[in-house]
Amino acid sequence: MEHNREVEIDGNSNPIQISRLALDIGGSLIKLVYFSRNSGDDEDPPKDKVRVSNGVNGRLHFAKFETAKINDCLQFISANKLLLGGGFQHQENCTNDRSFIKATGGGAYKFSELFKEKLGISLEKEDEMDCLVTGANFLLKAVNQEAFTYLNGSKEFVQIDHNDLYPYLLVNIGSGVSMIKVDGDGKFERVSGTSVGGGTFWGLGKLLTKCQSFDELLELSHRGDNRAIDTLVGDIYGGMDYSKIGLLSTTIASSFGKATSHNKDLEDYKPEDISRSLLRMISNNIGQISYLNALRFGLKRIIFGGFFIRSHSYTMDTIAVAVHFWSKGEAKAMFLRHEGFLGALGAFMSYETHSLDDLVVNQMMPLPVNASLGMDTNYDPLKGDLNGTESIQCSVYRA
Ligand SMILES: Nc1ncnc2c1ncn2[C@@H]1O[C@H](COP(=O)(O)OP(=O)(O)OP(=O)(O)O)[C@@H](O)[C@H]1O
Ligand SMILES: CC(C)(CO)[C@@H](O)C(=O)NCCC(=O)O
Repeated sequence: MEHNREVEIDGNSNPIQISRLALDIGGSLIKLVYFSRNSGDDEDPPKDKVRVSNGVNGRLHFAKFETAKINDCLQFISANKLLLGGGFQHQENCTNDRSFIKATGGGAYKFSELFKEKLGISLEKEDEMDCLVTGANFLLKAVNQEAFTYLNGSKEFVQIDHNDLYPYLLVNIGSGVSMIKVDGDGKFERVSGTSVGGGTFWGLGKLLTKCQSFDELLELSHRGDNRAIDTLVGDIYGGMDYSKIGLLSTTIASSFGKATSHNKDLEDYKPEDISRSLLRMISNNIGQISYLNALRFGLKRIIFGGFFIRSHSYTMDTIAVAVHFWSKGEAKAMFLRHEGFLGALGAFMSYETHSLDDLVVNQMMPLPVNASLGMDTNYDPLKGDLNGTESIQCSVYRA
């Protein structure tokens, strides 16, 4: 990691001027969102927007750290001087609120003292569900090419009609899973959840495959074949479909069913097959529970967020297929480019000096920020995989 130096963006030698930092400290990952003013700040506002008052042009940055390595996150904040901004300083009457930062997620409670002790800063806590919904609504309304469907390996961006956004089911797959019926800005109800989520995939996967990182486990799943471990309908029905109840011979009848075999041990299965089977089991299960909840409330749109998805094709495909299969094509699974940052964005939007309406996103601007010291380095702009090393060009206006 690089420390104790000014941050540079875009090949520009001017230091970033940070205004605003917000955190989502989850059970597995800490997500950071911060805004940096463009140096000079003399860019015109987007042509289709009326400048309400003095606007601030800049970029939203994203970064993430493992919660277990919270000290790396603290170091990142202090090395990059992310606490020095304290407001959109060129505006009049702005409050200088350097003494606190907005934070959400369970870690905002758990690590409150640590932030005070190490950075001398208080965490102003924002409700996690509130932040997830605010973040999702912001992305769906303000960011172009944010939501997409994924089926049979093909990604299709969805143009969201702002007047036809609600209601939808937001399914946030973090360590655990929250399912939230969203009816409007700030109007929502957490209708369900499951403890079988991203933490389960990573935890069981680590134990069963001895993988050292989440990405390694995902990578293994690419090469795996779940048929070595799952019992398929055809295994039970002598290679035949059970067409009377709509089950193909290739449908999984029992996840990990073959592992009951008396003459095989863990060592007899390939880690890649285990990973694939586990990923399918968990993604399928979440897809199915999501569909059942959508059915409960007559919701046609299910939007998936959370870092478990990780823009991973096979994960998205499995979830989308599960939703399609169980709803007989009635409900649609949608995914978000900034999937893992909903809570952090929601916390960012909760600063009083600006609201959802005054952050105008000009355009998506994938930018491998050389100062983003998040742990992932495998950002691939072609895949559009957002690892916390990207920023969005935007402007902030006073409401
Ligand atoms: N580099 C990584 N390290 C650990 N887990 C990762 C990583 N990348 C993706 N994941 C997955 O993302 C999940 C965490 O997602 P997310 O950050 O959205 O949730 P969280 O806020 O930590 O959890 P919760 O909301 O339940 O407290 C992990 O459980 C794991 O499945
Ligand atoms: C506890 C939270 C909300 C923490 O983010 C999340 O991990 C979760 O929604 N878990 C699922 C808990 C349940 O509803 O069974």
